[in-house]
Amino acid sequence: MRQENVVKEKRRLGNLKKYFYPARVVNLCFVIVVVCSTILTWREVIVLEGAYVASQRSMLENVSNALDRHMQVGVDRLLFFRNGMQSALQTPLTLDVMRNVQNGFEQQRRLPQWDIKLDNRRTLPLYGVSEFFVDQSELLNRDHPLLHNELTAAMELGYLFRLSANGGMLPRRAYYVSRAGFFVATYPLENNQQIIPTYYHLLMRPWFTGQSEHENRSRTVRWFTDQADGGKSDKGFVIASVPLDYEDYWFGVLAMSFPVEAIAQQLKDAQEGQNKGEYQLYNSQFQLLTLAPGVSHTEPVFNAEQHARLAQGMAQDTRGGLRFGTRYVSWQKLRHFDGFMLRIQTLREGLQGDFGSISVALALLWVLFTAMLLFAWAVIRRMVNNMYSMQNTLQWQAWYDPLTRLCNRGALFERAKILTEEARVSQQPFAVIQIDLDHFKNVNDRYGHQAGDLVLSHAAGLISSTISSEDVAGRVGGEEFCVLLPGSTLEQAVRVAERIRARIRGKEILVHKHTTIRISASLGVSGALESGSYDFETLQSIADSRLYRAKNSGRNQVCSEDAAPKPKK
Ligand SMILES: Nc1nc2c(ncn2[C@@H]2O[C@H](COP(=O)(O)OP(=O)(O)OP(=O)(O)O)[C@@H](O)[C@H]2O)c(=O)[nH]1
Repeated sequence: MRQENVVKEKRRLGNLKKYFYPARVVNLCFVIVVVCSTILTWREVIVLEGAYVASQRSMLENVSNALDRHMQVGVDRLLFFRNGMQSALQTPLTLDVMRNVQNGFEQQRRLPQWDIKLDNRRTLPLYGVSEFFVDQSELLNRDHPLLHNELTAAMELGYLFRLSANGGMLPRRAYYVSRAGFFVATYPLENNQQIIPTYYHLLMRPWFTGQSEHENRSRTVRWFTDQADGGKSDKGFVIASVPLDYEDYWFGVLAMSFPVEAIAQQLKDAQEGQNKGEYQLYNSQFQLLTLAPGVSHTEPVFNAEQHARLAQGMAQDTRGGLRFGTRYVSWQKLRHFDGFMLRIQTLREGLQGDFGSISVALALLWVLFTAMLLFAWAVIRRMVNNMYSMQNTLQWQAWYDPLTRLCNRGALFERAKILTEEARVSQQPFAVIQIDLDHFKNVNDRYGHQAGDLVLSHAAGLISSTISSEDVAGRVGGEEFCVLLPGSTLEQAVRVAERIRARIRGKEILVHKHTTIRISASLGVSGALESGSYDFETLQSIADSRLYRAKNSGRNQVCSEDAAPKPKK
């Protein structure tokens, strides 16, 4: 049983050896190292990318917040003016000057166009249109009982506008446009001929029409973009407007317009403070409002597919980022303006920053490491291959006879032990053939030692080409051979021995240029079943004694029994 386990263990080790071929192990180790280093580098790249995205967003957030603060100031002022007008509607100033305003209006209200100017250095003029004009539009109405209060409130607003404009606290344009056919604006008209077209123009603006009770149910500040002054992205206005309501009646609209050029300048300032990248402002319909001055795009900033992806991203999230080829685009929705800020950074710009240099260094390190690893792999593999082939040669030399290329005596005995044990365990037949060349000394003596070697190698070749792949042949002495035949009975082994004998006898061997010789061999055969022993040394000794019987009986014959064999011709 113990022997059986030893045999199994040897086989298992043999199979494992096949898988752990040294070159394969070296390859595997290097592949593992390359994969691990690549995974680690990749992880670093992912961490870096995360940090890069965070930095892009943080830069965008700073600029957006600054713009938002700017917008918030505008909204606060607008609400302050509205509250002021509502107070004035409720409790108008009872000054003579205000009564003059009301009287002036009553005198002129039917004129096609009119103005009421007080001290232009302290307040702004009121510009108005005729009763007839007002009657033409359903949007307009001059019949509200608080009309006079509205007029004086507008005059007070003109005072506040003037005050704020002088203090630099107002954008270039601010308006109050009344539904009663008049307006106040922070910019003066060149002449009265402009009153009707200007009023009409203001009435048509989306920031006015969009403040009706129907359009703006929440009655809060709304943001609009207006390209009316130019039509180019850097010439329009961003406008905040709020309706003036009092006692559930919509009197008119207060508005402030911020020229996008001013916003663009802000973007440019932000851009200069940070590392490379471009800022853009879009409205809620994803129309480009402005770029930083000095930036120009000959082609559209985004193609249709990129545009659609960005629009989708913006609809889903108030902030985010997308990579388009070599550009990274991050966006953030503004809190006080119905639009988005975009930051675009190209790969080249990114590489010039800190993250770029770290990424380049990381990539170079990885390339260097991998190149060194490949070099080490080539050297080690070569060394291992050399060592392995040297080891194989030594191993082969330890197990095989170099002249005949058959197993040497030691190896044959080792194999014999294993094979006889396997045969014993499985109770299979097992046979041994002992072979000795006849009068070999004469060959050496007549034709020389080299010719003798040649004959030995020919005889070995004939033996190994006659036996099956299961059988094992070995050189056990000078001109003596032994064949192990696992699974063969004595009769089968005798047939094999007979074939060997016949082939050796039949072969004409060229020993010199013009000299050929024929040799013969005597063979003794033994079988495990017949002799009742699986012990190799016993079987070999029986075969050996039968071989000598064959020799003594005239050579060139096979002997498989202990009685004297018949001679062959
Ligand atoms: N050329 C050569 N000769 C060898 C080698 N090994 C042994 N011999 C020779 O083989 C011969 C063996 O001779 P013997 O044992 O007398 O037997 P024999 O001449 O074959 O005669 P029988 O066996 O009785 O037929 C010796 O002369 C050895 O020198 C070898 O490797 N090469």
